[in-house]
Amino acid sequence: MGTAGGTGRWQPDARAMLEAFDEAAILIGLDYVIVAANDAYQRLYGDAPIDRGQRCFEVSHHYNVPCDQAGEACPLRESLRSGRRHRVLHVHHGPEGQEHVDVETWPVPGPDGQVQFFIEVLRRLPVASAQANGGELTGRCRAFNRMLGLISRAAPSDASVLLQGETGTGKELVARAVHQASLRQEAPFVPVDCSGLTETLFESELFGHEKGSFTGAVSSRIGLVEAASGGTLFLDEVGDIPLALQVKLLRLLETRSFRRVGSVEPRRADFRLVAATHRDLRRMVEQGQFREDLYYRISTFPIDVPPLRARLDDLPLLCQAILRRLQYGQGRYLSDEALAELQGYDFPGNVRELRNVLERASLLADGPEILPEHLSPEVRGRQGLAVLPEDELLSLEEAEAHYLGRALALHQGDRASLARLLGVSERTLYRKLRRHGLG
Ligand SMILES: Nc1ncnc2c1ncn2[C@@H]1O[C@H](COP(=O)(O)OP(=O)(O)OP(=O)(O)O)[C@@H](O)[C@H]1O
Repeated sequence: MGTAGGTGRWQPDARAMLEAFDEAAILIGLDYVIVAANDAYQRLYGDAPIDRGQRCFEVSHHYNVPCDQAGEACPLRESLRSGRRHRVLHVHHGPEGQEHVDVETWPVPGPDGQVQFFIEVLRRLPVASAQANGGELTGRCRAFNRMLGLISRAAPSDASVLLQGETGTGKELVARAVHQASLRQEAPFVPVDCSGLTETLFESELFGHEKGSFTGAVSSRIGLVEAASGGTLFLDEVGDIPLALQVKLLRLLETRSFRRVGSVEPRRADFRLVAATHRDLRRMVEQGQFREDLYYRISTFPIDVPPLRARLDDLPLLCQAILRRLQYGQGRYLSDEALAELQGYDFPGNVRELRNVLERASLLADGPEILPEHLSPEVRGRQGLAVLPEDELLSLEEAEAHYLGRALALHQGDRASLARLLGVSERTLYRKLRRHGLG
């Protein structure tokens, strides 16, 4: 245990306060200096920061100004302002490089009632990676960290989590992260693809069956619900479950019990539910395609998984991480020009599409450097139309309209610079835009 340094000032009983936490915890002064740490902290980070009187932002971020002056949320400042505890997800320098940490701060008032210190509790989140050589769920931009903060809050509870996001955004990885960060991490994680479940399959797949309960049931088999016992059941594409089956799922969730097909014996279901969908379930409820009662059951804790275009700051890191994992990607890197092309693309297929683009590029590149010419035509915008198959050829007029629409969407600068890029005068550009109803 480091001791609170300084003289004359009021000193709280740091040891008693900090040892109340199982997680790493430190005591920080109003000047950001770390004055004490508990054993859990010292086991992880050593005692150098306390002995040297270092400030929290120097140790955790290698900044020389407080976080809020470096463009990040500072939980100490928030706690000071509100007088309450405050929680935020940060990327810190840890013993194994950069890592996600859930940071929680409490203001500690002195005898006069004024805040004099803060307790900061640090919970590492090894279920995601802030660097390219870590686990599969990679990211560190604002939108990603916001999502991770929600995962960290929801995971330890048994609340049903609903993951909402476009296809290919990594919903299954996020579901696994919720499981890994939960108290059920040692028990199984069982994914179920609901889009493939027909009415006849639903009950026997989920609940299992007894021998002889239907033609072909030559032996008894446990279902996925039983397989997930003690762990997490992940219902992927939950919006694809037909209405007739939704009531069966609701019954399972409400009674927490089920019967194997061909058996009268009720069994207890013990799982934590994580569901995912790329559909707008609320709309489906309004349109009568999804049961409202089931919607409320599964969406206790909704988490939005951001599309790739909302986390373009993560693109270089994601590319590095994905290339490392691809058979032909290792040792390869993107040229600045290729990265710029990717940054201008909107990735309707999200991270899965990025992965495919990089896989193809790795096969096409002869050397270690991936160049724009190795990227697929869709990504490269300008070349996109040149490779259309013959039966999809557009008239020149249509092609021009299509291309101009795309150029407008992608171009960051003003019209004058766009005209220069397209090799026409500004007047011509305006004329064309008007003609195609774009200007
Ligand atoms: N943050 C991420 N870091 C690294 N790889 C990712 C990330 N997100 C997704 N991927 C990769 O993208 C691919 C798609 O991920 P996943 O299958 O989890 O998406 P999904 O949202 O469940 O898709 P769908 O809705 O189509 O089922 C996988 O190869 C996954 O490894």
